[in-house]
Amino acid sequence: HAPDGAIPGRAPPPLALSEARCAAPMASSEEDGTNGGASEAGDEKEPSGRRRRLGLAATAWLTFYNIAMTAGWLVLAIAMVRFYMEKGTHRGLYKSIQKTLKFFQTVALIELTCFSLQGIVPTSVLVTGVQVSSRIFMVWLITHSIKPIQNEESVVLFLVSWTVTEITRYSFYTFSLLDHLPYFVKWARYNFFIILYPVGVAGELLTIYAALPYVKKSGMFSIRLPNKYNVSFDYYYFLLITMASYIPLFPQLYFHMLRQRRKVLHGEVIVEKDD
Ligand SMILES: CCCCCCCCCCCCC/C=C/C(=O)SCCNC(=O)CCNC(=O)[C@H](O)C(C)(C)COP(=O)(O)OP(=O)(O)OC[C@H]1O[C@@H](n2cnc3c(N)ncnc32)[C@H](O)[C@@H]1OP(=O)(O)O
Repeated sequence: HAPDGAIPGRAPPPLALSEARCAAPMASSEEDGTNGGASEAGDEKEPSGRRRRLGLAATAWLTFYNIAMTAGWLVLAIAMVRFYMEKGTHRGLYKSIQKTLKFFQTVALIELTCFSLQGIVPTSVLVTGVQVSSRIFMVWLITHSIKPIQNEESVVLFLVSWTVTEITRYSFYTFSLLDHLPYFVKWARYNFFIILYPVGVAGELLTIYAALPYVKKSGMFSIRLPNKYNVSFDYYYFLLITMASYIPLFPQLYFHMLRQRRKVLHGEVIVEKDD
């Protein structure tokens, strides 16, 4: 299919370390296909696309990052299962796992600022930007900031969806980088989202919805007139607009993943006009 660098809306092809702060020298910018590794392609004559494309330092750094993130989200999954088995309720779950969640979800900003924007990985800046910023928003400006909603069932919905997704996604990247991608990991990466994406988004929207009365009552994060800057901001209406923005944005993310699925699992050639 078309080279990564030729896809509009996508980050440029990976850069060498001397060219970008976070990257390592690459051997070639030649396209490697989408299966994420030579083991899938069965190509034994040449090094895999990933090895050609990324230098040793970048591969090592990405592998370390992805292993750490897989481990982090696994720890979160185990903590959630243990909590539920011990307490038999979701009440108090968020409080018990919040530190781990905040840490690993916030660290994911690296993927936007370092990997995607710098072009280390051929991921879509726009898709990754919407994905990461909406998660950071949910973690810090909703669930962390509005304590009364932390025990809502909807919080569990997005926590479980995010956790399963991230364990699958980071292990997919790790195994791909190591050129030993088991088919079931690839299959999980490009099938689980079909259910988990809508479930996660439903959890997020229901949580924001549950937050609305508290935000309205408290006037939190809002700026009222009159003030010396003559500026007003109403967090309540901001949340309504944010909820509405899921309507145009979520289908784009979902269809992006469906296109990726067709490309990776079924080898379809897809020319993306825009992300
Ligand atoms: C300020 C307020 C803002 C509010 C905004 C509101 C609107 C919000 C609307 C919608 C919000 C959605 C919120 C999210 C909810 C959930 O997550 S619910 C749980 C379910 N979620 C999912 O299933 C997420 C699925 N989406 C993805 O996984 C996306 O792929 C992605 C993470 C967003 C990235 O997109 P994409 O560009 O398709 O990247 P990939 O295909 O994964 O990667 C492209 C290539 O880059 C390589 N790569 C990427 N990252 C890495 C890495 N860390 N390490 C190594 N390599 C990496 C990848 O392997 C690909 O390489 P090639 O194989 O060579 O192409």
